[in-house]
Amino acid sequence: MKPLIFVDRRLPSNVQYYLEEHCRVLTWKPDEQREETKLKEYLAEAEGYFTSGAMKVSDELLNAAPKLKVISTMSVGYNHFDIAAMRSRGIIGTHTPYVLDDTVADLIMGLMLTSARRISELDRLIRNKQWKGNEGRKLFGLDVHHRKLGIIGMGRIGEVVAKRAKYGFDMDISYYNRSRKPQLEEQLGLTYKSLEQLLADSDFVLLLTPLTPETKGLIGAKQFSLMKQSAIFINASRGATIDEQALVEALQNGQIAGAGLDVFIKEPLPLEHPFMEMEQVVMTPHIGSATEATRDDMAMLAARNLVHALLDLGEAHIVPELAR
Ligand SMILES: NC(=O)C1=CN([C@@H]2O[C@H](COP(=O)(O)OP(=O)(O)OC[C@H]3O[C@@H](n4cnc5c(N)ncnc54)[C@H](OP(=O)(O)O)[C@@H]3O)[C@@H](O)[C@H]2O)C=CC1
Ligand SMILES: O=CC(=O)O
Repeated sequence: MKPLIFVDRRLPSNVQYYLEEHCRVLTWKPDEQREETKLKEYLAEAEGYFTSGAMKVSDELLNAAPKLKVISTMSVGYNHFDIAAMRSRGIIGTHTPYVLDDTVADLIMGLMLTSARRISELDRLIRNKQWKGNEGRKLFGLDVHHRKLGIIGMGRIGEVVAKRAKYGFDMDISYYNRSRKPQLEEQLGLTYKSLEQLLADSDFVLLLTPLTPETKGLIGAKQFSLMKQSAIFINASRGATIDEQALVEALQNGQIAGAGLDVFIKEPLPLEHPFMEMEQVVMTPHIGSATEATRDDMAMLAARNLVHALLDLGEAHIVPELAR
């Protein structure tokens, strides 16, 4: 008999069809409350779980899912996995690297340009009927081309951003990473720096590490205080890799000039959050990989990962901490 799986999101029809070819597929009913108690009921008999990452895969959730063998997340980040709980039960975890790199890198360049050239703020100015004539320097921004970009977390996406920054904008790029990348340094002319040196030197600081116990709160008050007053900070990793309150204060005190943020500690961002009132903050609602083509590719890759790992039909992108 085909294995039973639970899918927590609507999928493109070709992906749904592929899954149904290999599995019996359960999913939320229309208008059903998507809450943990209900999820536990669905997972009680399931051997596979296709998740968009909206709910944490906790030890408690896994207690309610005794037959689970594979969890496939439709994301490259997997900080919602309780790795120890999955490992102790022998559950395989898969994710979707590579297919989204270019799309996320495009958004990051967009955040850099929008912050530096104040595109959202100036768009609001026009819509608010405040464009009166030649406003002069009041509306000026900062250049991106030829400036110094510091990338924290030089992995798959970091490399693709570095290529855009080098070949598109002729930027001077440095990076800080867990491990050195000598080949990439040579290929793209990158300079490796300590975190402190990178923060002190860069016009744009881009944070792109995964969220792990080591990177939680990696950028806080001390790190913002090392940055240039003219610097722009971009976060596309996860909200909790920074101390958000420290960023609010660094912006309010003029310690740094601006921020471009795609990720937040609490998503959706609470309506009363100070960022809401800050003109120098550009925000997008965690949509780094959100184009139709890339999301469709991610859905198919996540489906393949699930089927391959569950039925031993071929390769799957198992998350490094759970790879045998
Ligand atoms: N905003 C969005 O929509 C999206 C956000 N993301 C986020 O971006 C992250 C990165 O994705 P991707 O580039 O594919 O991942 P990779 O694993 O390829 O790259 C992550 C990099 O971070 C480095 N790193 C890990 N821990 C540390 C540390 N403690 N100190 C310094 N460097 C560290 C790794 O070093 P090493 O080379 O030694 O392993 C690696 O080079 C994802 O985990 C996710 O959180 C991803 C996609 C979309
Ligand atoms: O944040 C998105 C991801 O794929 O990770």
